[in-house]
Amino acid sequence: MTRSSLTTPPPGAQPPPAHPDAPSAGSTLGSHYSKCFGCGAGHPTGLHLKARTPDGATVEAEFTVGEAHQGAPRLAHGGVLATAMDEVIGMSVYLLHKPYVTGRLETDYLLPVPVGTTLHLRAWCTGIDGRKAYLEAEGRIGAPDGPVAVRAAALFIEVNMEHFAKHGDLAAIAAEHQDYEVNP
Ligand SMILES: CCCCCCCC(=O)SCCNC(=O)CCNC(=O)[C@H](O)C(C)(C)COP(=O)(O)OP(=O)(O)OC[C@H]1O[C@@H](n2cnc3c(N)ncnc32)[C@H](O)[C@@H]1OP(=O)(O)O
Repeated sequence: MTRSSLTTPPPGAQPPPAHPDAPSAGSTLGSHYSKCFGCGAGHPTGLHLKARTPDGATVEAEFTVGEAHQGAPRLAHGGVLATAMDEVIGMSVYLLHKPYVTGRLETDYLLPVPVGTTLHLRAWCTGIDGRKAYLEAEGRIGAPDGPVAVRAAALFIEVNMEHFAKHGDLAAIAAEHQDYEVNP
C-alpha cells in the first residue's frame, strides 16, 4: 500500500484492545442505517454490504460487481470500489465502539475488476492516536486469498453524536441504531 503520511499511524500508535461491548469474534455486524448506500438493506441501488468479524479485530464482507457498478464497459467503476472500501472500513470502526466519520480515504487500484466478480473485502485498524483512527482494507478477487485488486488506507475521526444532530438527522440514527448512546 502506497499510503501517505496522513494515513500512517504515528510512532507508538497501536490498534486498541478489544472493547468489552464491541461485537465479539464470529459476530455479524448490522447495518448502521437502513438507507446507507454502502450497507443499508433499504437502499434501492446501494451496495448492500453485510459484514462480520471473524476475530473481533478485523471485518470481512463480500461485494459482487454488477451492471450498475460499471465505469468502462464490463469493468467496475473506481469510485464504486472506493465506496466499498470506505464502507468495509466504516464497518470495522464498529469494533472501536465509538462514532467515527471518514476524514481521508486513499485507494490503490491494482487489478481491473470485471462485472460479475465477487470482491472479498477485509478491513482492520492499524492504530489509534487521540480522535484519529488509522485503518486499512483490501479487496481480493474471487476468494479470501485471491489476488488483491484494491487496497485502501484511511483516517477516520472520532465525533460525538452532536455531529449527526447538527449536520444530519440524529432522530433517524436513534430510531435504528442502538449501539451508541444517542443522548449522552
Ligand atoms: C452512529 C452512526 C454512524 C454513521 C457513520 C457514517 C459515516 C459517514 O457518513 S462518513 C461521511 C464522510 N465524512 C464526512 O462527512 C466528514 C466531514 N468532515 C468533518 O465533519 C470534519 O472535517 C471532521 C469531523 C472529520 C473533523 O473536524 P473536527 O472535529 O473539527 O476536527 P479537526 O480538529 O478538524 O480534526 C481533528 C484532527 O484530525 C485531523 N484531520 C481531520 N481531517 C483530516 C483529513 N482529511 N486528513 C488528515 N487529517 C485530518 C486534523 O488535522 C486534526 O489533527 P490534530 O488533532 O493532530 O490537529
